[in-house]
Amino acid sequence: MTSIGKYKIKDIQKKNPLFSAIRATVETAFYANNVEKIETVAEAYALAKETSGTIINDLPIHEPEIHGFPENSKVLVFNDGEVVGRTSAARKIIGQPDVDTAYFARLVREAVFGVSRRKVYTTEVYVGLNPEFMLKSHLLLPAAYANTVLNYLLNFQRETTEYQKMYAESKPYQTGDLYVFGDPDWQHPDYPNGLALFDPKHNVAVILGLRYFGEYKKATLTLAWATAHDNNYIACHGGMKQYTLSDGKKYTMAAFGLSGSGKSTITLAKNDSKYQVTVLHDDAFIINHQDGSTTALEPAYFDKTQDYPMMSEMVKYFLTCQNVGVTLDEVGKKVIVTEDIRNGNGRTVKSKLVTPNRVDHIKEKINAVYWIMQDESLPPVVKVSDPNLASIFGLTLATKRSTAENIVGDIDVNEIVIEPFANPFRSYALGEDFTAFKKLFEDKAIDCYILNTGYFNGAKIKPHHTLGAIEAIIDGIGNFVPFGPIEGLSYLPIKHLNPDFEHEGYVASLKASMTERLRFIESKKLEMNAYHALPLGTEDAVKKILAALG
Ligand SMILES: Nc1ncnc2c1ncn2[C@@H]1O[C@H](COP(=O)(O)OP(=O)(O)O)[C@@H](O)[C@H]1O
Ligand SMILES: C=C(OP(=O)(O)O)C(=O)O
Repeated sequence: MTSIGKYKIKDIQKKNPLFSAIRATVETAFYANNVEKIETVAEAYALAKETSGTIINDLPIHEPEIHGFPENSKVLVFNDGEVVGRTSAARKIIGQPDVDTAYFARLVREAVFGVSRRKVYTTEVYVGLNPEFMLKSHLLLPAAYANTVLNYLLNFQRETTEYQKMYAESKPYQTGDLYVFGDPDWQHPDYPNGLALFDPKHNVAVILGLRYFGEYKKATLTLAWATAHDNNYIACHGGMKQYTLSDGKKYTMAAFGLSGSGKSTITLAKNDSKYQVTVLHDDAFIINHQDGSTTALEPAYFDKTQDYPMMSEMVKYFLTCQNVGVTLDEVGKKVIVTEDIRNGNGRTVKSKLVTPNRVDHIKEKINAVYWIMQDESLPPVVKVSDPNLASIFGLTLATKRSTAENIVGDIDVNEIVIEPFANPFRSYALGEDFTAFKKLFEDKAIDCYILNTGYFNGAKIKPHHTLGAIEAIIDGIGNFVPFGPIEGLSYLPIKHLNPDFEHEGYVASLKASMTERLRFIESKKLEMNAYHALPLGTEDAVKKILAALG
């Protein structure tokens, strides 16, 4: 019975904390007579095929019946227009300082009215793939966006008999079902870049003026992660996989990175290693604080198509595509043009069949956390031995924006940004995540590494460097040496990619990057009435590194 979708009559009252103005407005829209409910992938596929603007490719869906597609189904392409990534700047979170709930409640009422004369589709899915954590989520979109509804049913868990049974027997949570309302055609002079509004305490998201499927996926995860956080889980924007070593022991690793920084590349890499590799997911999971186990939230992979030309063996696993080109092959069949030739951040909803050893839950606690950064002052792999520093480097994860994001305003995409725990989807105070990760490192004795997947010494750190280094660590042949004078840090020497502490310029760049981290922590005391303020010890730890650097 997991999240709450139905109420006893006596519980339908103002005092019930599950209700709010925005939730009542959004849920009500799902019952209007302009709504058609899409129950299955087959229905969504049939409607998406008929939707204006859809391109029906000649690429067949591999094992269509496993995903609920009719026989002979083809990969559908639907492209978004100018914006092909997620718009972080559009996010507003009810409950945070300076977010006026009454104002947004009015705005949502108008947005809901705005779809009332158009036909809309709704659908339902499960978020969370283990009886320990499953929530129900409801999506509403105008009929012109049937492709997004199809993507939602494929990306999250559709209601098969097996999952209905699992859900019925799953752990109950005192939280309402998730409701996600979208109107990509919405326009408002005050929100030229759209609005992604969250009422996380009432499990509602309202996505307006935004077409990119990642908005709907990440909005749903935002709510699920917040619920997980409130129920003693750690919310993780990362990939996780498990190796079975020659002696039968397991090595479970999680790689946390901002959108487009390498989570999927690291997690889903076709592995020629001697070990058997099991994949949990490449984007989203939650860790149980109590026993250290991990649960995946989605079955499929919403991945970039940048690395997959038509010849790639990955193409076989594409279920749908977004923001890619289409052309004709030599016999005149419609096929896709990937590798971001058309535009940045081409995407596919990729079948979980791409990972034959896929699991949805890992009982064993993780052995290592890898923070994916793009901080040019750090060599390809740095080991962090101290649990406090491990959480501080997660807190001050320094990375770069990628084409997965729609950058609004005068922001240089090459500029380093600090994105704590690589999670821009947090809807609660940052200090809570810091404490959660710190406790995880302390209690569960987890190793921590930083992976720089960007540039070092002016040279690009390539996927083979990163993947090779991870293999070396697993094989136990990674010979780490002290990272200059910094206590608690060491690095893995890699030809042409080693730091030179004798070089003044290098030390200066490292100091600059640590100073950025210190500034970030200090700034949290001043912004948003100190909503995201961090414990004093965090500043002191970075100051100690700076002092060591002289
Ligand atoms: N060292 C590296 N490690 C991982 N990915 C890298 C590296 N260097 C370049 N890349 C490229 O960066 C992109 C990362 O995309 P992806 O793995 O889909 O990111 P995410 O899953 O975090 O959104 C891929 O195109 C990958 O080939
Ligand atoms: C889909 C997204 O994320 P990722 O690149 O992490 O898959 C996104 O943030 O829009």
